[in-house]
Amino acid sequence: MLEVDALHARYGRAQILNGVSLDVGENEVVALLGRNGAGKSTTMKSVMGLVRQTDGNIRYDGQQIRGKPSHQICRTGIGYVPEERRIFGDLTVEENLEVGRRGAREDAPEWSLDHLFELFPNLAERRRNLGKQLSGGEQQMLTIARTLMGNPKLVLLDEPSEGIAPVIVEQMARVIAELKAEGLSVLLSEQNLHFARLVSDRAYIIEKGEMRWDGTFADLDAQPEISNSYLAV
Ligand SMILES: Nc1ncnc2c1ncn2[C@@H]1O[C@H](COP(=O)(O)OP(=O)(O)OP(=O)(O)O)[C@@H](O)[C@H]1O
Repeated sequence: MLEVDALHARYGRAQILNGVSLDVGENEVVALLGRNGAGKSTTMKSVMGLVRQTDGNIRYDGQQIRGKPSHQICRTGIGYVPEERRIFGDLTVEENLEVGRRGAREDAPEWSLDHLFELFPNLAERRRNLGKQLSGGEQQMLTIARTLMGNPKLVLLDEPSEGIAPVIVEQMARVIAELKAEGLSVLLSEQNLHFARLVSDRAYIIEKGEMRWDGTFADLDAQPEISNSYLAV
């Protein structure tokens, strides 16, 4: 459903991506692995139209989306959860969620507040708390929940396990499994191989803006030199 082909991207004069290709199929969870600075976030931002200087093709459901403005890309059914948590600190959890509400889509599940609170019981307990009163992990969950209020079909999660407590990491893994069970597709970027393995069907490895490897985690285990070369251990 998402096909990225020979993507090049730069910030000003700095060339960051040099021909990145990947695809995410219907109802798949795919990990984009790589060290700090490898180009994972830039790949996601390029898909979302947040990096404007790009080349190559980005197709979603067969339609070219490269070059389209971000709001139009969101409307096609792609939800994006950036690395930095963008919640509204002075709004309650419920109000934060309402901000993300968009119309229903034919091809994706529609999320109600009650359904989201089943998926995120911590947020249910804190529904009347202000965003700024939540822990980092809860804010991360709230950002994901708010994105789901847009009823996406594909969700891009930029380093969902980063900087959150181990117990919340487990909850995050459960949430991603639930998204798949609901029929969504997920592309997640990760440095944490353990977490990626828990939740993903297969993986790509990016380094210095180029795709170096792709396959299943069983393939990766059979080639330890790949993780040693391209991933933090
Ligand atoms: N706004 C920017 N302007 C210039 N260079 C940037 C900008 N954002 C990122 N870069 C550079 O682009 C490269 C890729 O960064 P990117 O954030 O995509 O990596 P990443 O794999 O997501 O790693 P991280 O986990 O650190 O986010 C890095 O060398 C980074 O310094």
